[in-house]
Amino acid sequence: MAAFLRHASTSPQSRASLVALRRSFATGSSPHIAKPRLNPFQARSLVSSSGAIGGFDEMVAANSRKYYMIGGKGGVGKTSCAASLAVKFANHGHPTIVVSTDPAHSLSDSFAQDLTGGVPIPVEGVDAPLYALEVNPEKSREEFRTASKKNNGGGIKDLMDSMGLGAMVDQLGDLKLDELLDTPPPGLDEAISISKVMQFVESPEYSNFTRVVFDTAPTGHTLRLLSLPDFLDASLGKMMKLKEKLASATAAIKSVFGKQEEQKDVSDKLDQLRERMRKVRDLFHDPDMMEFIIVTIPAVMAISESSRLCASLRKESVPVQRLIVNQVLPQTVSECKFCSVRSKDQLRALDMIKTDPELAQLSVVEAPLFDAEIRGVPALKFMGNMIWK
Ligand SMILES: Nc1ncnc2c1ncn2[C@@H]1O[C@H](COP(=O)(O)OP(=O)(O)OP(=O)(O)O)[C@@H](O)[C@H]1O
Repeated sequence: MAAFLRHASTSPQSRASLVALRRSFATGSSPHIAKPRLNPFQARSLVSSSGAIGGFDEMVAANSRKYYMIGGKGGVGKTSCAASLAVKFANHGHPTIVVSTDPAHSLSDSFAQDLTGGVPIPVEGVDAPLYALEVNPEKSREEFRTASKKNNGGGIKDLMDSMGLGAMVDQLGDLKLDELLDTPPPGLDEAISISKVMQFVESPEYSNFTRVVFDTAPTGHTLRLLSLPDFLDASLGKMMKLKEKLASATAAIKSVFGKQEEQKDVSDKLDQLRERMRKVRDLFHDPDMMEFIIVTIPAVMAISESSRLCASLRKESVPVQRLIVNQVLPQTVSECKFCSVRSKDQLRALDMIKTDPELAQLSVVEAPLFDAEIRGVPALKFMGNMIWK
């Protein structure tokens, strides 16, 4: 907390905020840093146009497992929002795991705790169990690749070549096996990361988690991630067919080459990966289990990108209904010209949301720009109480 408070500025308004913050951390109550702007969106966040979008009460209500993906443009506050939501879930009794699939992880920084290492690590200072995991895509990919390369490091294609089945590879050249396994297209890392997460989530050791929060990578990566399960399912499907063709050929020549065990290992891994991809794909489309929450800031570029993200999510049938507008300047009377110009700029950007064909349909919640960096559980708890209502 001391580190958190040390970063605050020393203006009279900030000093008042610090007093409020200190009191809040001491008592666990919700202080006011500055009066948040009264806006038409906050009302809408409680009663949606359809009447169907609830607030945090609804998010916390069900005991069955729910997944939340937090995404948006780089630097808008995705990690802070994801971490604050996870803290709030845990403090409402939900065993929760928060997972970063962003290759440039900042979950450790957000929790002010070392969460590297690719395994879930308990977060201290919350009521119910809260674990955080920074997925290591390179490590996950390596595991899969190793299994696919047991034939003297040659990969599936070389395995087939070594069996004298190179001609079959030529027939199936469009599979681009080497490309898929050795130089993965952008986003494959994330898809494998998600499959890794599913592995954690499926294992009995972690079966008690009732809330899973994903801190996703910036928009482009996330969109690839969302479309990849379909792509991989199809690609792996082709590979499985290839495997079946191979099975009979392998049986005939196994006495010569004795490779069956290794090929079976590869096949099993492909089977598992395909099964996980299907689960991820189903999960992405299930409104009872999953919600994608877009985070943006009140700036034209960020809002334009959020609108495109929202359109893509809808196109992919991913459930999306909430928009967090983070870092909104408090509307206070100030002699600071810079602040009032920025504030007017933000208001214009906020107006864009009302008329944007995609974003206007969402339930919008504004989160203020705090005068201190959000780091550590107490700060995240404070932020969560401001956003998740
Ligand atoms: N409402 C806020 N008020 C003040 N600081 C904030 C707020 N939201 C986020 N920050 C700060 O902004 C910085 C970036 O936040 P964060 O890491 O959550 O963004 P991100 O979208 O996850 O970034 P990246 O795309 O780089 O992963 C952090 O220093 C965080 O503490």
